[in-house]
Amino acid sequence: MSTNITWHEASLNKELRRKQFGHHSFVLWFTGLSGSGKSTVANAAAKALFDQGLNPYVLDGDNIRHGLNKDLGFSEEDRTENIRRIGEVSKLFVDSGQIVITAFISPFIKDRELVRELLEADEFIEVYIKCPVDECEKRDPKGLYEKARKGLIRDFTGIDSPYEEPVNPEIVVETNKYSIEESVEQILQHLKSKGYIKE
Ligand SMILES: Nc1ncnc2c1ncn2[C@@H]1O[C@H](COP(=O)(O)OS(=O)(=O)O)[C@@H](OP(=O)(O)O)[C@H]1O
Ligand SMILES: Nc1ncnc2c1ncn2[C@@H]1O[C@H](COP(=O)(O)OP(=O)(O)O)[C@@H](O)[C@H]1O
Repeated sequence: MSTNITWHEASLNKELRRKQFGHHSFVLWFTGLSGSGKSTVANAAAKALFDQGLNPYVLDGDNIRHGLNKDLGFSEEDRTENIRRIGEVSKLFVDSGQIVITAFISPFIKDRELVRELLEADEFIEVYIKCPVDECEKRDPKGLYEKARKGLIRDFTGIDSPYEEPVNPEIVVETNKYSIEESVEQILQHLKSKGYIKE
């Protein structure tokens, strides 16, 4: 634990940055099973926002686990620490006036709620990337479900590790019913209806 530390208030704050950039800063927090489409929809949504002149950044579980969080595995404690760190990183992005899209399974309600509490009410947008586990398993883009079924991977979400569905997410994207383009459009419409980005 750090002691003898004092918070230094920045005069160049997020309100000034938001005014200059002309949009709100917030986190689109994607949660869902492996293979549900988090990375696919996150990257497509980021591209759509970029094409409108914005500068969104995607934080993706697989990628972050190559660097910042490479010391973490998939035990409940490690997943909790993974999400706590990403929550803090997301808060820095929001403070810097940016839009961040996170694509982590984030299987536990309490961990996602902890991130929600870190941020202001209008800064955390929970996006449930919803897809039945049997469809995710059919897609199996990385062959991980097959490995989990064979017992080659332990504690795999949806197989032998739990996934707790969001109770009241801001957005539910059903990737087994709608195309990638329709899912992105649904997210953009939500952001516009809230006035977070321009029409
Ligand atoms: N045991 C186990 N369970 C779930 N996922 C596993 C596991 N082992 C490796 N992988 C790969 O790691 C990606 C999930 O990492 P996350 O950081 O998003 O997970 S978590 O939020 O901490 O639960 C996940 O990526 P996605 O498929 O994009 O979700 C997998 O590629
Ligand atoms: N409507 C859809 N939305 C998102 N992904 C879809 C959809 N239909 C099929 N897919 C496919 O499902 C897979 C999802 O993989 P990925 O985006 O890596 O998921 P996750 O990041 O949740 O593990 C990709 O191969 C993608 O092309």
